[in-house]
Parts: sequence; structure tokens; C-alpha cells
Amino acid sequence: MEKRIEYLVNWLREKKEEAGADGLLVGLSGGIDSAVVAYLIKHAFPDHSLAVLLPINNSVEDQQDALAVVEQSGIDSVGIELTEPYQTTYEIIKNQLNEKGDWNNEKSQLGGANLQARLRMSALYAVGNNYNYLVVGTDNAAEDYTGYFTKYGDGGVDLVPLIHLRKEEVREMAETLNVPDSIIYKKPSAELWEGQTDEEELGLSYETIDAYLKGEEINPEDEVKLKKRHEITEHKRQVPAGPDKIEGV
Ligand SMILES: Nc1ncnc2c1ncn2[C@@H]1O[C@H](COP(=O)(O)OP(=O)(O)OC[C@H]2O[C@@H]([n+]3cccc(C(=O)O)c3)[C@H](O)[C@@H]2O)[C@@H](O)[C@H]1O
Ligand SMILES: Nc1ncnc2c1ncn2[C@@H]1O[C@H](COP(=O)(O)OP(=O)(O)OP(=O)(O)O)[C@@H](O)[C@H]1O
Ligand SMILES: [Mg+2]
Repeated sequence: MEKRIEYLVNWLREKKEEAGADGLLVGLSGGIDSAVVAYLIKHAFPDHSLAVLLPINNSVEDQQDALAVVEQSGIDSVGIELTEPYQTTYEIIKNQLNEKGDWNNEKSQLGGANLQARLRMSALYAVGNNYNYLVVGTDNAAEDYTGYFTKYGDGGVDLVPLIHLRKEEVREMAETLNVPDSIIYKKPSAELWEGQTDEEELGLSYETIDAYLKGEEINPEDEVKLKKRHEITEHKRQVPAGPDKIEGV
């Protein structure tokens, strides 16, 4: 694992150089994926890395976990409270669509969740512009395969160092990096609504997804579910589609 960490740290340094950027930043949630990325960018650039805490109705526990990562890794940090901007934006959209009689209450939970992720993305890029830092994402192999991220939200980033790591490998890396245990062993959650957990929403455990990614046999029903998720989220892993260029049309 030490070798893999060194490889990723060097890769981060190369990408920052290539981009002519001055450093790297990550949105720090209190979850394991962003904790690992925070430690990696701090290793790569001790004086030019930044953790950005962007609470939107987050639990006290998660905020404490994010602060524990800041303290233990020594990474520079900034907190930007987005609860009110989120609520205001959401209410404006809701009111305007309500006025037209078009508001769809059933879709509101997912719409609100994706808005949170995209507001965070906008804030991260605004902070990145200020420092000339790149935005580092936290997607791992399981999230990438299942498309479990918001398009142009947490998926809207410049670099994705964990993209080939299964969730179990992220955990192993977190242990090697001395990420606090409370973070390593809690249930993965996007924290986009009360009580949300990744595994419940996906209807699949990370153990199952990881097993599949390793080429192991899994329950046929789960395999169907996984393949379906992968298929319907393919557009998220591609650049936006455009028509073929046809002469004279
Ligand atoms: N075939 C197609 N070609 C091109 N575009 C297509 C498309 N099908 C849908 N779309 C577009 O994509 C949109 C759907 O994708 P998207 O906006 O991403 O939304 P969607 O995949 O519906 O939802 C995002 C999922 O990611 C989860 N999430 C989000 C953020 C963070 C985390 C976390 O783990 O922390 C998890 C969230 O809980 C939810 O399950 C549609 O609204 C439509 O605009
Ligand atoms: N409150 C927050 N402040 C800053 N960034 C956030 C916040 N919530 C989510 N993010 C960003 O969105 C990313 C996606 O969230 P996700 O839940 O997949 O990762 P995680 O919380 O780091 O780990 P886990 O998946 O185990 O919960 C986070 O890694 C982080 O970069
Ligand atoms: Mg999380």
C-alpha cells in the first residue's frame, strides 16, 4: 500500500505541474473517500493543499470527523457554510415551478440532493480560481462503475486519484494513512438526505460491488442490478454527446 500511495502522490504532483496550477484542493465531508484524498494532497503539497468544508444540513458528527482529518493531517482548511444558499436556491426553483403548476414533489428529494452536490462543485471551483488550485475528486472504482455520483456535482472535478481503488482498497489506504478509525468504519453516506446510506440506496453492498470488480462470482440478481446501473449511467462517464458532423447538413 505504501508504494501505491507514493505512486498516487507522484501522479498528483505531475498533474499539478502539467496544469500549471499552484496546488490542489478537495471538498472534505467527514467520509472516508475525501479523508484519503485530503491526506494524499497534503503529502503531495504540504504547503499548497486545501481542504474545503462545505456543510449543507450536515450532521455534527460528520463535521467533527472532517475537523479530525484537518487536525490529524495538518492540512490547511476553510469552511464555507452552504446550508442557507442551498435552501434559498431550492426554494426559488420550487416556487417558480409551483407557480407554473409544474412542481414534481416526488422528484424533489433527488433534485435537492443533486443541487447540493452541484452547489458544492461551484464553490470548490470558485475557491480553486482564487488560489489557482485544481479540484481533486474522490470517486472510487465502485462509485465510478455504478455511476453513484452526481453528474457535474461531485463528479465535476479535475483529477480522480482513487478511480481504480475498490472501496476495500480505499479502507486499506485509509488505515495506512492513519485516517481516524471513526471515519474508516462508519457507513458510507452521501449525507444528501436524512438517514441516506450508499448501500441502501444502491440496493447493493460495497462488498458485493468489490467482489464483482475483482471478477468474483456474485449472486445473479445482484449482477443484473449492477450491470443495469452501469449501463444507465454510461453517459456520466463520457463527455456530452453531440451529433456526427455531416457535410452540408
Ligand atoms: N442517456 C443519457 N444521456 C445523457 N444524459 C442523461 C442520460 N440519462 C440521464 N441523463 C442526465 O443525467 C441526469 C441524471 O444523472 P445525475 O444528475 O447524476 O442524477 P442521478 O444519477 O439520478 O442521481 C445521482 C445519484 O448519485 C448519488 N450521489 C450523488 C452525489 C454524491 C453521492 C455520494 O456518494 O456522495 C452520491 C445520489 O444519491 C443519487 O443516487 C438526468 O437528470 C439527465 O439530465
Ligand atoms: N459537507 C461536505 N463538505 C465538503 N465536501 C463534501 C461534503 N459532502 C460531500 N462532499 C464532497 O462530495 C464527495 C462525495 O461524497 P462521498 O460521500 O462519496 O465521499 P465521502 O463522504 O468522502 O466518503 P463515503 O462515500 O464513505 O461517505 C466527498 O468526497 C466530498 O469531496
Ligand atoms: Mg460521504
